[in-house]
Amino acid sequence: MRIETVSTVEEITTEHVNGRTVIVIDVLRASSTMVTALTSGFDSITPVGTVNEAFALQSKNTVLAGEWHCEKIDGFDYNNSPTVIRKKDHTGKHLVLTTTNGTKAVEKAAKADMLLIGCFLNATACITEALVQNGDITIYCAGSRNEFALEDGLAAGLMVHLAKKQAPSIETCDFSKAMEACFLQLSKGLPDLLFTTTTGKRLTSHNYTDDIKYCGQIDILQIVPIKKENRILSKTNT
Ligand SMILES: O=C(O)[C@H](CS(=O)(=O)O)OP(=O)(O)O
Repeated sequence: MRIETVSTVEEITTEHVNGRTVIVIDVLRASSTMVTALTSGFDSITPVGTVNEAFALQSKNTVLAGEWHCEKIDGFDYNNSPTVIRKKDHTGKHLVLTTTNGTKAVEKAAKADMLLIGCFLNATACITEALVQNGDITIYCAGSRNEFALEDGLAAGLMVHLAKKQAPSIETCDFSKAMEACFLQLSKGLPDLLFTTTTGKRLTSHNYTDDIKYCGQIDILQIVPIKKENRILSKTNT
């Protein structure tokens, strides 16, 4: 078993995806929003690449959420905000989500054997589920606007660290080792550290400080979102 960590959407290749378990990480905020949405009663999430695709799926049972460059989209119910979405019980509803980076990352990993969604909030549950598959794992950081995002790398590093504890013989690529070292060095600064990253600063300028604090918490949720055809479901409901 081997873990590869990929730093951005641009870097992912078919070799990283085919025949592997892929964990998509977009800490600020798409993967944190997906994990939280399934904890808040949503039956499923449909990630889509464009606003028009989202509107095409609108119905009385759907809720539309998303952003473009952090801003809520006109006509949508919510921004891509986990702390706002979790204020309400959404039992029986389906979430349609489109975001600047995270939903594109999911799209590019569509051919994975198993595609999971991870972040700090569900780190242990997510890597544990990936290890159960007993095959190679790709930890896929979405990044932000074509660049590596430190918050994604730190969550990847945490998962690498947890994987090594659970499966000491697991091999890792050099970038995985670097991200683990980075996490071990910087983890004491969480969640406040997230305010200093590029995406953290951007979200702060749009007043999403509650989301930043929330997304920097480790293991407060046990849900593991998994992609089945074009929907994302909670692993416990599959
Ligand atoms: O608003 C978000 O949550 C971010 C915006 S940014 O482009 O990373 O600044 O989108 P996401 O797709 O969750 O990374």
